Amino acid sequence: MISQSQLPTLNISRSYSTMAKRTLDAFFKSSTTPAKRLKPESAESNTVSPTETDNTPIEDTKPPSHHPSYPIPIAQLPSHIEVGLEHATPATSAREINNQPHLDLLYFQPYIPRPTANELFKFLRRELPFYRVQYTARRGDIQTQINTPRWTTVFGVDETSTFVEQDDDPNNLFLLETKTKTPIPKTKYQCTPRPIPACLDLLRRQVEAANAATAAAAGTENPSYNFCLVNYYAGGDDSIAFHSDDERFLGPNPNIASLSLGGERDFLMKHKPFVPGQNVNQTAGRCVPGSAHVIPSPGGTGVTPARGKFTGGTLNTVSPESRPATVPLQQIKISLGSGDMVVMRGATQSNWLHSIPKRKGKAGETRGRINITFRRAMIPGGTNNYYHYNVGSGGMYRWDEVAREMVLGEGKVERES
Ligand SMILES: O=C(O)CCC(=O)C(=O)O
Ligand SMILES: [Fe+2]
Repeated sequence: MISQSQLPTLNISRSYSTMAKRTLDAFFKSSTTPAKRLKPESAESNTVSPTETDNTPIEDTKPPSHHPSYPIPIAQLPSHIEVGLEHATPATSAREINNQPHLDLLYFQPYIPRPTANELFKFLRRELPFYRVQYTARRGDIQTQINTPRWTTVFGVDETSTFVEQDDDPNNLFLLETKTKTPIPKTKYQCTPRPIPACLDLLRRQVEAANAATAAAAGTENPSYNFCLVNYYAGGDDSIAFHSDDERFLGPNPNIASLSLGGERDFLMKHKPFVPGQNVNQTAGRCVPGSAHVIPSPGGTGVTPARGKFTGGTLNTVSPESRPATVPLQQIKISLGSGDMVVMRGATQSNWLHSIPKRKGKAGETRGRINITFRRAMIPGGTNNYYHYNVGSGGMYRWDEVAREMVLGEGKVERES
């Protein structure tokens, strides 16, 4: 839902399309893998019903994704979620939101049908390893310890390296130099890159395809993502402060697809402010070291940096002449529900900041929310940055269905340096 008072010219309407390619019945009949009954789960709540009924989905028992870099094996998608993704996405066609300077969004409301999105939310919360990353940030002369105010995890590697399958075994993946197809030197990364597990890779391919249709229409290149970053916001205290994903390792005008699952949260966007001598109007997107990349949120999310250090530099391709004399600092608010997807394209990252603010009081008692962003990193620095800020060097946590919170996991604790 869009807050119309803040977005007077935004006119978003739903346009559903029926995309079923074959029926669920046909899918289950054609399944050759051993099957077991699943407990039925309510689509809208996080509770598991204790009873079984005859019309519960039949579940494939596909082997989990394994890799030496994973602290735990990562389950494959249950068939009922996979079918929902394969046959019902995009659930709606995308709306373009480009009615403000330098703003170029695609908005699927939703991209995944809500019941499937809710199942996917519960599956990913239960199956992925998560981290509560702490790191130190330097502000002037002062070193501060930052506690990332949300759970994070990351998979992928930049385009200079490629995971290559051996012996036709998807669990036998080796990391090779993309150009030479030779094994990467041990010193190439300060972290251990993790291949995108099958459950997220299906989503990645589908989101690429959904983008491709619009990219072709706009005459832009198809996005091809090599990173998948996951955030879990347990409640109203978990947040991400205003930032832009404009690191140079993503290249100019990065395409970032951002998918929401589970509880609804506000997604705020505001244009980067004018900073005399260094701002967007004069130097085409030059960030101000130490301030422009991380801007205190009026909503009180603090000044936690997003996905890593700002390293400075000219970041976008919008010519100064094309910018308006007065940049409107009007904020956009989109309430992202389960299954909704926003794709940020073109000059958006160079010129706009986005955040998920904290929620106070009653509004803070939200259902958990997962956010997945797909991105393309071009150089090893991107890989190091993403693992440093989203896996870090602390313990791994997993969702505990009984305690209904993240608990320190028993998997191998990754140490990255
Ligand atoms: O949770 C969201 O919707 C936004 C996440 C985000 O901006 C990020 O991970 O960079
Ligand atoms: Fe972001």
